[in-house]
Amino acid sequence: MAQLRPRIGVMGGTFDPIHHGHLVAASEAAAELGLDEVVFAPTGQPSFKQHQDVSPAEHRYLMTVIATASNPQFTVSRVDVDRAGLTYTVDTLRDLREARPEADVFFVTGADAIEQILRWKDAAELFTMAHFVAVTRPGHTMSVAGLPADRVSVLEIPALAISSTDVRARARAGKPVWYLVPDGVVQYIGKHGLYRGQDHE
Ligand SMILES: Nc1ncnc2c1ncn2[C@@H]1O[C@H](COP(=O)(O)OP(=O)(O)OP(=O)(O)O)[C@@H](O)[C@H]1O
Ligand SMILES: O=C(O)c1ccc[n+]([C@@H]2O[C@H](COP(=O)([O-])O)[C@@H](O)[C@H]2O)c1
Repeated sequence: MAQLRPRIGVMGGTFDPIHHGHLVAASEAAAELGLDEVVFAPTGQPSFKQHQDVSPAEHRYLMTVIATASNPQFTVSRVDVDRAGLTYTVDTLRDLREARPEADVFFVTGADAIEQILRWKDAAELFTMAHFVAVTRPGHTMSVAGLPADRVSVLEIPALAISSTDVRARARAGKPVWYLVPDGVVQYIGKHGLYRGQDHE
């Protein structure tokens, strides 16, 4: 009997910090597309966020591990954290496909990110490397015009109006971030004093 190819989701993000919007997006993509695993890939130096302060990659990586630890379908990859230089999705996908050549890859991205995808490095090649899953996000209009229809699926997910920007601003202002991010991430932010300083945005 022919062996089915594993279906792997990749959820790339700066995750500064990871929040429940990311986790719901990954969970819905896994359920709707029948994914066997979702690999979270925290960025090293995000190429589109060079103008802003981003927390050290190791903190973002560890918060992602904490947030995903209880879900047996979720894993976290260090490919982008460990690669020198700016993070580009073409490299993320190349590395993950090399590690899992037997898998079909689905890259999960929010409405705001998919809108910019034609400006990403080697954009045309990206669509040959993975199927893209564009998830809805409150405050952002979904537009996949101009993208290859057979390589992009739109997925409506429960609307969580949460952003990392808002979580950082709340933490900086001393407001609670409970229930916006997993409990372990709240504790991690407090333990390491993240987001107490300036956030240049
Ligand atoms: N609430 C959400 N609902 C759906 N998708 C989301 C949500 N938040 C983030 N995403 C998607 O998750 C991916 C990673 O997002 P990212 O780590 O940049 O979080 P963010 O909340 O957008 O951060 P920031 O506010 O710092 O820009 C992107 O594809 C983004 O569109
Ligand atoms: O490859 C690129 O040129 C590129 C440009 C901007 C963003 N991305 C990817 O999009 C994902 C979300 O990025 P961000 O900056 O919104 O956290 C993350 O996996 C990034 O590596 C990729």
